[in-house]
Amino acid sequence: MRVIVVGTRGSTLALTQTRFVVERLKENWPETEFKVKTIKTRGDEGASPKEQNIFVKELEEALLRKEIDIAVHSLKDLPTELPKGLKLASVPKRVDPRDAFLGRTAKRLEDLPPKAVVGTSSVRRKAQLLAYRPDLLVKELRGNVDTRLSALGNGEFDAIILAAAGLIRLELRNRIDQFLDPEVMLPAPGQGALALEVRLGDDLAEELAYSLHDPLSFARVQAERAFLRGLGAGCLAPVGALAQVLEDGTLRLEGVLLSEDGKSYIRAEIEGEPGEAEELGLELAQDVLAQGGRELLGAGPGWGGVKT
Ligand SMILES: NCc1[nH]cc(CCC(=O)O)c1CC(=O)O
Repeated sequence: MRVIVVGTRGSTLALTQTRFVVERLKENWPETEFKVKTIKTRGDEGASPKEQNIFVKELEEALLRKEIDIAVHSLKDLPTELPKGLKLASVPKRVDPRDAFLGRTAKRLEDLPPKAVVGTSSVRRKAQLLAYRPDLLVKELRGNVDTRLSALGNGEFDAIILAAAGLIRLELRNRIDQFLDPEVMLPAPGQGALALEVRLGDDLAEELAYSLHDPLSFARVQAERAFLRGLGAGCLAPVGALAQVLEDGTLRLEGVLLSEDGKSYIRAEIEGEPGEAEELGLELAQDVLAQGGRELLGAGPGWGGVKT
């Protein structure tokens, strides 16, 4: 019997997500033996999150070298194009995609005084914050979730913004003061979702991973990622996107492209069937590009990379 090795980064969040995935896999496949293998990535060693791919590349290399059979990623860290020989096997059920506000004294974004210092390292969060509250000061905040929480405790920041999903998975939901309304802060494409990646042709690993697949979560992130890809921007760019399934089953995709200072932005939405998620994302991207997005992208520093 083949032992299936599930690869993960070593951060507390990555390990927690992976343990959760492996528990579900064991439930579905009680006869199969699963092992977790931790892979060090440059992202964990403090490389700038502005570099493309830092959280993902080492895991993909380990897959290709057959050191691991299933890689567990945060979907938003995964570039929109996968390397040759690898395949996205499944997207499990997504948790809350929104961004979370954590304040030192103010408990809501609206309650921060002018010139309050907000920590984030994401240009997407920075641009949307400044679009909504141009009076705030945005300061670089790096590191994993634990590091960011202690930076808030140190008094260096009046507030920080993090993905709600990470805090929820770490059972730190009680630290969240406010879930930011997507009207104000559209999440990163894929935020709150996981991705299970396998080698092309490893049918066993693919079948095991696919048992965790959630088609509606997949349709949503497919639309969001197609929007990003259609912009030709990569996730280093100030781009937000959120797809939701309405009560009648319609997929609604909202997307925004901003300038880094938040002074200009183009926001648009589109509705259609979950089955045409990819087309909807690409169409919305064309719409945003035609409405001035091309000029916005041209003015930026070449948003090639990938991140949040
Ligand atoms: N950029 C790193 C990263 N990748 C995934 C998450 C959170 C969990 C998720 O979105 O699934 C985070 C931390 C954050 O942005 O606050």
